Amino acid sequence: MLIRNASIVAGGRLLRDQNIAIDGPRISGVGPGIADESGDGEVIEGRGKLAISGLVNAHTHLAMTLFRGYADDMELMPWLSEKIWPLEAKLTAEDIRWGVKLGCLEMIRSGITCYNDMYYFMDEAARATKEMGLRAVLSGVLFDMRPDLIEDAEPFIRRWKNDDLIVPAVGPHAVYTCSEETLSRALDLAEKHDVMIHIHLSETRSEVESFAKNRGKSPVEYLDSLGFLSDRVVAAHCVWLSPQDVSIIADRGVNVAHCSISNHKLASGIAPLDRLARAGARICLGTDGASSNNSLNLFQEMKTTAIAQKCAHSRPDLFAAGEVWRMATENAYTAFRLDMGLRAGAIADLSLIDLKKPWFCPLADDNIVSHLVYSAQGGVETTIVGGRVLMRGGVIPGEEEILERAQEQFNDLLAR
Ligand SMILES: C[C@H]1O[C@@H](n2cnc3c(N)ncnc32)[C@H](O)[C@@H]1O
Ligand SMILES: [Zn+2]
Repeated sequence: MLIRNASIVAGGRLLRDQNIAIDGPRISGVGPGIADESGDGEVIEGRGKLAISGLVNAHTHLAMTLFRGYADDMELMPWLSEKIWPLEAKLTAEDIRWGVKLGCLEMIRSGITCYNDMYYFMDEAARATKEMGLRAVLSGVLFDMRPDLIEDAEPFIRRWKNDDLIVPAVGPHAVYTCSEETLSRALDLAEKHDVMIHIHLSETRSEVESFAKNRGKSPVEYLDSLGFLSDRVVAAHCVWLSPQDVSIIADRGVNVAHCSISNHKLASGIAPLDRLARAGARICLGTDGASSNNSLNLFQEMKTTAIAQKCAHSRPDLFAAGEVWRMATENAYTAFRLDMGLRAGAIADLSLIDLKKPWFCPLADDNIVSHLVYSAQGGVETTIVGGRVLMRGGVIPGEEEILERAQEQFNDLLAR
């Protein structure tokens, strides 16, 4: 496959008239005049389009797209315990199937090619994701209250370990829902199978304060004392961190999945990204579930991340567009060990964005990253994962049926 005469971003600047050759699941060449050697004869016209390497959603619960708009305007703990958990107790595999497919539609439409999820019925989530063609790091959530889920964590890893699109991981929910024994089992499993660990960490003030009152340390210090923290951990939220917590996270190489919009909507707080960044921590961006966001769109996350940090510190120079762009791309590629980028040899996970939109005008060689972070409102029209075209010219095959089925599944769930 050849994408012909597209623009790309290189070193923060717009580079025009580039060909991108894709052979099987990988990019075989990028540059002016590069030829297609795959022999499939497929050509995508890239003139007037920007090719970007895929965005990575570092924290979500994709099937929660079925709960979009179901429980707004609440704080985390009442939101979970009064609204979300009772509804989740009724979930079936069929709900997950259509919730995940709906979520995939939205992510394909916004240039996300890989997502990191922790939820229920993850075999179904994996199958639905593969049918949609996206890449995902998936973990079944672990809670003390559900020993059955803990028992399936290792079989789940074994079932998906060698898949081309699904990367299995372990997902202990949080320190307030998992005992030390559950956390240790999760850690042992992750080390045994060399997979990642996905956990919620220090999201709300009350979570951190009550933990400190009962245990005499912060959740971060506690996890570190268990030997839990390393670069195989993706810690979602990380809003309420002491200076000591920040150094532990940075020193251990923990990957922070910052969820700007969810943190704002649940009024959890503004994460200390400036301190994390100064300490050298790796920061990625996540949407969280669509019921606390309520979108699955990293363009929105990039903008809110940048402007919230600027405002919180009265420092408009903090978190410039390039730094935030890296969070949605390079930082996540490193965190999730993805061989990605617009270069020969990398996996062919990318999108084409229509530059002929008001929010990309005026365009100069050096303002493209600014437009992507501060101004873009869509225009993703082609998304490719592992060399397979998932959306072409704005069309995703089967979209209408997915919208209908997701609607029916939501109606059914509420009536259950
Ligand atoms: C995987 C589990 O995590 C819950 N969940 C969804 N959003 C959040 C959040 N912001 N913080 C903690 N837990 C959350 C889901 O509702 C599910 O029960
Ligand atoms: Zn979450």
